[in-house]
Amino acid sequence: MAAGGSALRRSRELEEDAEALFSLSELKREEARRYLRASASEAELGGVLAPLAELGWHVLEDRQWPGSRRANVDFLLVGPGGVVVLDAKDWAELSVRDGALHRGEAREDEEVAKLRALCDTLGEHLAPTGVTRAAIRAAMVFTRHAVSAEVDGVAALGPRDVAGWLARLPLRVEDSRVAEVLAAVEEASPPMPAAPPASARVGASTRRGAAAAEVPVAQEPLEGLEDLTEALVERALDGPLEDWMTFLHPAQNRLVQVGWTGPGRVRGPAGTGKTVVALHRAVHLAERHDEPVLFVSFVKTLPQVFEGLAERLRPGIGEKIEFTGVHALAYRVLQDLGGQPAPDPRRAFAAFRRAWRACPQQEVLHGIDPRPTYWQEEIDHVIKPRRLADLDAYRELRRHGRVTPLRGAGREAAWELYLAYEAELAQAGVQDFNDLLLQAEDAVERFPEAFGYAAVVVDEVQDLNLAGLRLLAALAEGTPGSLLLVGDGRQSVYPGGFSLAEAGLSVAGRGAVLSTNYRNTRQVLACAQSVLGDHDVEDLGEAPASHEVEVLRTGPAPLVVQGAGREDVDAALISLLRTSHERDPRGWDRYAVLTERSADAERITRLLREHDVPSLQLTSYRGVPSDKVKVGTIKRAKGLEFPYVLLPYLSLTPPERGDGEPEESHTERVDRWRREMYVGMTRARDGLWLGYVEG
Ligand SMILES: Nc1ncnc2c1ncn2[C@@H]1O[C@H](COP(=O)(O)OP(=O)(O)OP(=O)(O)O)[C@@H](O)[C@H]1O
Repeated sequence: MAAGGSALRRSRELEEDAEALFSLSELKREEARRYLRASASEAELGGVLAPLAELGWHVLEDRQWPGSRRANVDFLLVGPGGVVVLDAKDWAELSVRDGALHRGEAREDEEVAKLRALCDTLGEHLAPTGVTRAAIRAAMVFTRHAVSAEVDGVAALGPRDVAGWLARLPLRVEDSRVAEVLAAVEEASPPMPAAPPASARVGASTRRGAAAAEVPVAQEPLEGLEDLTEALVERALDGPLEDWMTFLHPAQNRLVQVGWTGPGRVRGPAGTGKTVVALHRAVHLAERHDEPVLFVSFVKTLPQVFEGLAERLRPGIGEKIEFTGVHALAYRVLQDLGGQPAPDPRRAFAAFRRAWRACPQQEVLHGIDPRPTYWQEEIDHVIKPRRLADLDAYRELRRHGRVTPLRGAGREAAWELYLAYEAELAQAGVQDFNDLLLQAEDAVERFPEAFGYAAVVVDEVQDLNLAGLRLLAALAEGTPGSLLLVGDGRQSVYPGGFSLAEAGLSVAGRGAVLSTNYRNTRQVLACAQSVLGDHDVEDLGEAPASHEVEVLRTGPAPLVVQGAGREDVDAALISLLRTSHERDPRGWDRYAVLTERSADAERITRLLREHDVPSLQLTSYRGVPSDKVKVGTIKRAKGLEFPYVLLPYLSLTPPERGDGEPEESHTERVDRWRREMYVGMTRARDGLWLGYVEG
């Protein structure tokens, strides 16, 4: 090879190196420019944020990403709307299309996910202090754009929109607790090591961290806040702030974000915040998944009440959570697949009566328990929901929750009755509620792809029967960790029971028991517990959870009246309502009158009408405040609570043993009665009135 050729080659190599170096330095310079632009935009944003002190916000600038020393968070804000993570973005191009952020043609989903992950990490760090994930919000602020949108739970804002957005956030932290939250945030996310700490309550009297550099207080009025008054008025109309929306017990908070790989279970006595955990978790999951979350309870009217609460917890989330009762869900599942379900409990009951009358072995059953209702319960709660294949399967069955022993001939007779009932139903072309649940489960198993739920949260699980739980388990199948069961065996008020294993479920290692009662006063709870006694009940096949609770509140002792007849109790009830209302006219809606039987609830409604006391049936109650006394059965009041509960027409002793009723059936019935009383009494937050009828 010639020497000239090698020099030329060398010169080209040098030229290439120089070019490479040049482009490298250009890249470096561009990076530096970008960095400068970004920090300039952060500084600008800092200027925009500074006057927020007037709205009660504290601004922490340039903080460490919790748990990391290198990654930073541009701004953390703590104020009436909770904790807010702000990320400044200096993008030249920006558009919001198809529910996603775009920078030019590129979707920037990852940027959104990163910010949400940051909120999750912050949430985990704050969990032990009690601050809930729902109280943490995130926004990207695009310093070069005017935008106001929400993308996957993250706000996309222009600098001028920030203050209005913050002012519109629902109230999450009372003034008196802001300092506590701020301290927790400061600890979870300290200042970046290189930058001087810039933490302070801006321009406020209670300054924190005297040594910290403060974001300068701008004196000019807030820009872009023409609608601020409107925003503040909107917030004032939001309804009162409730503690549980922002602060949870660490034991509750852990459960909101916990990453279980299979079905999980939350238990605990009345008033320990189980539903609150279920709601927080449903909201948390709904924000993270495209598919909806299913929130199911047994009592028909609860879904609307819970939907209202979830909306208050996270405005707009109702669209992503389907709140429903289990039967309404089954109905919808079948309808979605073109079915025309038509369960008819009245005609199903008539079918049972025909089967009972014609049952050749009625005498055997009569000898065990003469009440037809006992045998109808056996079919509805024990036999039918289990899809037992034949008599042999029934013979081998452990009848959870049933105390009266049922041996060979008894089982045979009950099975015959069941077959006769099914034949009567078929002949009359009638379906009962179990048919509805069983058919819905079949439908979900045949067409699982038609029902994509991110998670299934079940409240008051102890009241479902096996068919109901199996349907819900089928809907959650295929998404590990998506089924959450919430309930309390001591509040089960329906006959029969089942074990989780029968539904093919195991919650081993994925359970929690809550033990702080936030609802009742010590006096109310003591009264409720005295009725329950040390009676214990197997809880979905598991040993009962501990009764031990810490009670936070105290109040007056329950008021007890005793009348010779119902009229006396009526008179005392009206007198109490009238005098209490005159003394404290805060509103009729503080009172609920709960009865064991619906006929008694009707009697109370008539009584209140006669005495001009406004009332509302619990069957129509949707959680919307109205100045009326609520009236309904204890079963209808499950899951609800009221400041003052009146329980009229109580008997001084438990229900008596019926004619021919075996002792075991009686025990089972009395235990159920005790649990129902416990449920009724524990609906009272502050006060309880008990109206006994002698004899
Ligand atoms: N961390 C909390 N801080 C303050 N209040 C709370 C908290 N958790 C729950 N509460 C309040 O306690 C009451 C009971 O909560 P919740 O209804 O969730 O209990 P529960 O265990 O589901 O009750 P039950 O089983 O009796 O229906 C509610 O008023 C709720 O707002």
